[in-house]
Amino acid sequence: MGIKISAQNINFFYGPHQALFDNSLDIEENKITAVIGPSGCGKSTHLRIYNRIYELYHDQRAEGKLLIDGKNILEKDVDLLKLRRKVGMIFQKPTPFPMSIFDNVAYPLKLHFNLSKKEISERVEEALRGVSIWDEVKDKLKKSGLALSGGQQQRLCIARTIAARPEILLMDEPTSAIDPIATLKIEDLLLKLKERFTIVIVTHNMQQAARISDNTAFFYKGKIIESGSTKKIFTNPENKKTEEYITGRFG
Ligand SMILES: Nc1ncnc2c1ncn2[C@@H]1O[C@H](COP(=O)(O)OP(=O)(O)OP(=O)(O)O)[C@@H](O)[C@H]1O
Repeated sequence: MGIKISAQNINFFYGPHQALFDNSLDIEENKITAVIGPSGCGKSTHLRIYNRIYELYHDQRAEGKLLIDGKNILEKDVDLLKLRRKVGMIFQKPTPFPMSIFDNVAYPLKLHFNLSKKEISERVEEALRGVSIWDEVKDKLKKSGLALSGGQQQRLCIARTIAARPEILLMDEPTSAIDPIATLKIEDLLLKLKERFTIVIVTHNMQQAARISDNTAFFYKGKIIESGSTKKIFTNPENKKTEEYITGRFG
């Protein structure tokens, strides 16, 4: 099995505050890796290193190595635009732009790629089909993306991200703001998408982690306490803290 991402001895700082300690984690290609742990343990911080989005804030810094396809993306000469195209990110709350459904998906394509109108239309359709929402929206592509339901909005945002053809999808609690039925639809979608993408998902929902992920990493106080196959972590964890968290004894 290929390793797509390898975090090696990562430390992370918000100004003087150290939030991550010596994080090492391998992420397998075309698998879903769940990142779990109690609030404030560093899950989002860890994810934000993979596309160097933290650099938008001048006082945040990472130390260590973060290999993607074997290349250390923390080095100075990395093309951040290329990196962020390769590593797409989906957030907790669906964030459609205040524009039509079509333009929500077409916008980043127009911005970053030199494509003809026809190619853009094709890519928009491909992305909307890819998130299983095409049939629901094909007759109202000119309507506002904001008029969709929460679950549909989140699928639209995933379509927008995959239209740019990334290789990695980072998802920070992508279903925490939507209802249980829409959540199950997104979970089905992720199982389909992993054939094409490597997916890393932060979740507070243990059932969700158990249902959809192949691998799991358990974070606690900025450290990765345990990682490995989800089956093993959930049925036979090595660390007592992992077991306590998974069985709901703290959170
Ligand atoms: N912008 C920031 N400035 C300073 N400290 C921060 C900032 N963002 C997060 N932290 C701190 O870093 C630590 C890790 O936070 P992070 O948001 O990564 O945790 P998390 O596990 O994702 O939490 P949650 O599950 O609540 O989203 C916490 O101690 C938090 O207070």
